[in-house]
Amino acid sequence: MATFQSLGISDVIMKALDKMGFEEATPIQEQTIPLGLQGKDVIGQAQTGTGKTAAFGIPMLDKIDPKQRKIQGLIVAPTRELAIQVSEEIHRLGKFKGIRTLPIFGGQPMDRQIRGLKDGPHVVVATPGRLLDHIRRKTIDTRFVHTAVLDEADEMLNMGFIEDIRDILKQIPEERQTLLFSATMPKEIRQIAQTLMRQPEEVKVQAKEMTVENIEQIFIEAHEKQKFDALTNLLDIQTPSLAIIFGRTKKRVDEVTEGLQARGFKAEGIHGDLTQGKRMSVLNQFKNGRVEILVATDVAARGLDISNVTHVYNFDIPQDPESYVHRIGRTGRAGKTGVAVSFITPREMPHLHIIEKVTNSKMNRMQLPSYDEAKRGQQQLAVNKLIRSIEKKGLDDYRETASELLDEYDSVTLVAAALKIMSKSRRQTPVTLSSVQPLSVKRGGGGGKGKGKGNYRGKSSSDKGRNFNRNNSKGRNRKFNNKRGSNNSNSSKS
Ligand SMILES: Nc1ncnc2c1ncn2[C@@H]1O[C@H](COP(=O)(O)OP(=O)(O)OP(=O)(O)O)[C@@H](O)[C@H]1O
Ligand SMILES: [Mg+2]
Repeated sequence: MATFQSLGISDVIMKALDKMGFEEATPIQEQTIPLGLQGKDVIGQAQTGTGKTAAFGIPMLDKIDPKQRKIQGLIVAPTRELAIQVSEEIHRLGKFKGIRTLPIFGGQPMDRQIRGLKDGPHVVVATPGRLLDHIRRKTIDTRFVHTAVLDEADEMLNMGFIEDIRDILKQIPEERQTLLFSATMPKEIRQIAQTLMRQPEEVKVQAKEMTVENIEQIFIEAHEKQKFDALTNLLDIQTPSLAIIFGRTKKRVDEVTEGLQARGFKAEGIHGDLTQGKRMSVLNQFKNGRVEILVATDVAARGLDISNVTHVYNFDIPQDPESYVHRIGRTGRAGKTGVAVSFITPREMPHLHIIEKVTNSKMNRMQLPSYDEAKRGQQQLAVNKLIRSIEKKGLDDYRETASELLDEYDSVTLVAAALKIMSKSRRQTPVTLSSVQPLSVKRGGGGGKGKGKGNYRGKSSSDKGRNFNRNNSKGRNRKFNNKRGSNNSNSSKS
């Protein structure tokens, strides 16, 4: 890996990198930052969690003149949460240069945003719908933008967003530099991308697999009706410290969340029917660990960087291989390890093979976890606690009572009782979810590479955040490999 110093990055940004604890550039940073600094258009593809934000952020910040209080950098991202997160990372990177960054997204009062815009930010990080609103109202001035970025570029150029993106880019001076980044970049999207750019340099960080190596990938074959019990059993066995569970629809997310809560898990749901305030508070609670399990639609699939997410569960198999890559990429970030488990019904097994083929990775089969194993898992937790307590010492105050007890009871009975008290015995409260259709595979389809025609996704003009993840009665029509048009009835349109 290269040092940042060797890439020609200016001192003020080096200082920020130092402060952020970035010691060496990741491969995508090493390969794209120099091109970006030369002013070239770049399409950058690299695995999830490998620092693409800084890869486009650094060259953009380098060109910004802090004295000129105009918007000079514009970043477009698919969800509100991602816009906020990217804006924060850009802020950290540009801090010592005095760069002001403003996130702009739907679900926030317009007047507050207009005030923020009047304050003269150098960089705006926006979701497409709200950005267009501001452009139409002339509350955002794009005349001085010299760098435009599409984060999650393949998503932004997908059916639901592409027209908005074209409209946005038309407003930005043609001599701009355009940077497109994502962990996935299907060929036909890449072709569309090129029409929006000037002789782009294409950088694809070569990796054997599209997914990150340090994520252990597992699948469990289960009938629809077995899935929920299997999930809670598995949670008791694996005892993740922070987990994200993906469900296919908003309704599904609500039901799974309620079911988990009924069984005593600290779970909260996130999807587009929630108010912006609720979305933010759920995400913050998850980040600080007060909520241990985040149940989400694909609104949380892309880009979100929450450190220490140890497990990702695909309660429902994702619509296409790309979304699989993004979903499981919420764990195993920045070199950490992670576990990803996908529940697959027998009829959906062909999808598993398509995912494996497109991502060039392999999932290992795990047997359906039983309630007995779950109970053992919980006991093991209690055992670990006990051992930790022995290692920590400080037991002297308890010794006298302990030996009195040992006069009366045998040691096995005593330890068994202690373990029983310490084990969270999970009530198997019955939970029944509404029935759902399995994903269907289009016959003769070619491994997720088919060019999608159908668009179940709708136009993305709404910024109310109500449209994403429509709980869609057309679900059964969505073709797994009809990817380009169909994959994202679940994502945010804000
Ligand atoms: N050179 C570096 N050294 C150490 N940490 C880094 C470096 N670059 C980025 N990071 C950190 O790694 C994490 C992942 O970065 P980032 O969110 O940019 O990944 P990404 O490639 O955009 O992933 P995704 O495809 O999921 O959007 C962040 O917490 C970021 O601060
Ligand atoms: Mg990213």
